[in-house]
Amino acid sequence: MKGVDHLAHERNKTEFDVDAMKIVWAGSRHAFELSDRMARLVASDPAFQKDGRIRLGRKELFKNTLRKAAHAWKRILELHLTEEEAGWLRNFVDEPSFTDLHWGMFVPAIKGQGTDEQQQKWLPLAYKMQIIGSYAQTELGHGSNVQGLETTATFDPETDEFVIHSPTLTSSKWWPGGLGKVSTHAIVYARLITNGQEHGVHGFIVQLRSLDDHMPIPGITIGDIGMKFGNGAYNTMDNGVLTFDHIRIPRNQMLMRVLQVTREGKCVKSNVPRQLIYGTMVFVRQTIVADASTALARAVCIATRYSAVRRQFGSQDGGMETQVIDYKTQQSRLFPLLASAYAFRFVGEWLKWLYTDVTQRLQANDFSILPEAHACTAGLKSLTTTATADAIEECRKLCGGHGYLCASGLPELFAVYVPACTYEGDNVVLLLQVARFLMKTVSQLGSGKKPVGTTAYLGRVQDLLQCCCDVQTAEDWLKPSVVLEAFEARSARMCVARAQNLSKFENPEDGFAELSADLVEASVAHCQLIVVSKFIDKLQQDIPGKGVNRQLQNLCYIYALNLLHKYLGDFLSTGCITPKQASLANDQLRSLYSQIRPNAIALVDAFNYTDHYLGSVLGRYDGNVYPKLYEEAWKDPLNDSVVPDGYHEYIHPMLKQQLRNARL
Ligand SMILES: CCCCCCCC/C=C\CCCC(=O)SCCNC(=O)CCNC(=O)[C@H](O)C(C)(C)COP(=O)(O)OP(=O)(O)OC[C@H]1O[C@@H](n2cnc3c(N)ncnc32)[C@H](O)[C@@H]1OP(=O)(O)O
Ligand SMILES: Cc1cc2nc3c(=O)[nH]c(=O)nc-3n(C[C@H](O)[C@H](O)[C@H](O)COP(=O)(O)OP(=O)(O)OC[C@H]3O[C@@H](n4cnc5c(N)ncnc54)[C@H](O)[C@@H]3O)c2cc1C
Repeated sequence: MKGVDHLAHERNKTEFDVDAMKIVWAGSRHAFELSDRMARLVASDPAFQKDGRIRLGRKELFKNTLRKAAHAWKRILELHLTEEEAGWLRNFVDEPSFTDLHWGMFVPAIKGQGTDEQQQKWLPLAYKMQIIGSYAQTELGHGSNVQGLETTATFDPETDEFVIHSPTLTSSKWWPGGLGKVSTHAIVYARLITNGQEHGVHGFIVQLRSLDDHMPIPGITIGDIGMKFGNGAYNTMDNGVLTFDHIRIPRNQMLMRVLQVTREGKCVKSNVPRQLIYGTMVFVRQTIVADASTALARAVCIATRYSAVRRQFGSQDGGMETQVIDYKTQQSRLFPLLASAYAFRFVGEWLKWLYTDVTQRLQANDFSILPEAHACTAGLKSLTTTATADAIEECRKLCGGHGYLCASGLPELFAVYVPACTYEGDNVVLLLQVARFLMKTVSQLGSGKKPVGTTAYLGRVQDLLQCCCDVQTAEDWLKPSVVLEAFEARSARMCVARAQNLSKFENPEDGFAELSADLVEASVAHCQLIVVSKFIDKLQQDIPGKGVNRQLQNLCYIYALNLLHKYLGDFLSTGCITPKQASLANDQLRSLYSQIRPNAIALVDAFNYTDHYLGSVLGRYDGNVYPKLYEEAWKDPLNDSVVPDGYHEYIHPMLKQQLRNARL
């Protein structure tokens, strides 16, 4: 039975159609209905409950994750769920596990880098989970520098096999998820050596454990790398260590879409570019951008609902105190995060479209768009994960002291989320890749090569270097063309300035290293422009539902104008806008916060998160925070007994000692 809705007065203020917004957030009616059904399925199944997870020791925690993964698989089979439904179900189970790497990286690596025969052999086994795979690229000594990996795969023409070997301690595979205790197979990245010659790093399918008794294959040493940051959190995952002592695999277990090794050990290049070996990373980076909006929306939902429940100060004549969400400082910290959640949602949607487009072009042997796809996935992965990790911490602070309690859900969300800034490419390393792409684009402008896609604006660089923002009133900041031009001009001017500085160096690589911190700033400006422009594109679509477009417009301008405020130094120093125009942007921002305020609760309701998925007493849908927080405290194991364990050993003697001393 539903109880009292403590947030009903907030919901009554809503000025738009929340159900229509739910569909916009989900991406389509189909996606909404499917995700809603899967969320409810998981929430109503006691086997998926999450209470007390953070209090479990590592072994219990891990076993519990195995149990949930097995139960999820059982339900997927029983209910004949499609691949899409199964993906949603796993998502709502909300616990990192080996299945993420199996479905998220092992399967895509075979699909992207395997030949047709390899796909025919390995994919059915993987789809039926008759084998469980992981993605073993990173080593103890090298992660970012993939070309620096040390594991070797030496072709033996006598037996038609590769010999996989870990020649040094630093060549031990280190970090791969699912590897430590579960995976039976892995895509292992190793330096290919044939006829005494090196041919760079390639992927190999290697069996790690027996399919009968799960023991490691002789010559393989394998285990978990140990506890990670936070309670619960990413400790449900068995990130692993793995070494090979001359392990032999058949030749046809090298993923050969990019390069084939013949029976004689000859290397034959296909027409596919070498960078496709990195293709799985491009795929996963794209999914990480979509996941960023999900995690950010979760934190924002908790902080927004709680900010409407929480009251401090301001009561007059014994009346109600002020809801903390009504403080302008709270709004200026919270609403840009709400806007970012929507912004990242839409840029994630666009990136998915771009990825699908690239995949189709690659199949038709059109590789022209690969550099753009790499730059966009790398840059947006970096931008959105950094912003989301920072935002979760900000949401914790927005919830005051109670945000620090595990019952708020925020500490675990933070701990589970922050590694996204590192895995799938360290965020700074990825921005440096974007910078290379931008500098290359700028350097080619002189030769008449017209930039396309997200760098098309650089083709108008002369205009952008001269343009003057024509904002005269705060309302002028609500014109898409004005906002877009300000962001384009800032990014173009930063890119050109960096390119000019680079040209002063005799050796471009020395210049790149010396100026790398400045270059990263240009990459951030470029990526922020992409997010702003994709949000503006979204507004041009025909979006049904009363008041929905209006709310999205407000969020879009909050996202853009808050960035303008935060990075004012860039905008002013590149001369895109004047201090007076910046001040008008700030006036507009305050006005937008006031317009969002009555809709804030409905805008987070539109995420359609169940209380199970949110896992937060502060973010409960009904806003019934205090009784539930009080109830939750008593569940702590310390409260199992009134007098704690250890009292007789440590507290009692101390008290007696003090009593004796006092008497002396
Ligand atoms: C639906 C399910 C979802 C599941 C999600 C599961 C999530 C589970 C959670 C965690 C999993 C985490 C898994 C991992 O972390 S796996 C390991 C990831 N590792 C990395 O990301 C390493 C980062 N390093 C690199 O990517 C590269 O080494 C590098 C930084 C790009 C440098 O490489 P290299 O030295 O070879 O390259 P250059 O700089 O010399 O560049 C050469 C040219 O190649 C282009 N390039 C580089 N990368 C790519 C790419 N990915 N795609 C296309 N092109 C690429 C580069 O731009 C250069 O081009 P140019 O034209 O300038 O020559
Ligand atoms: C939770 C988690 C799960 C993971 N799962 C997997 C997995 O399933 N499979 C897998 O193969 N790997 C996995 N990894 C490994 C992950 O991909 C790497 O840790 C990541 O790519 C970063 O590489 P690194 O650890 O070598 O960092 P480093 O490169 O050593 O970074 C250390 C510091 O050096 C800086 N730095 C490095 N190079 C440069 C440069 N050229 N210029 C400027 N600064 C630089 C970085 O910015 C960073 O500040 C996982 C990691 C984590 C944390």
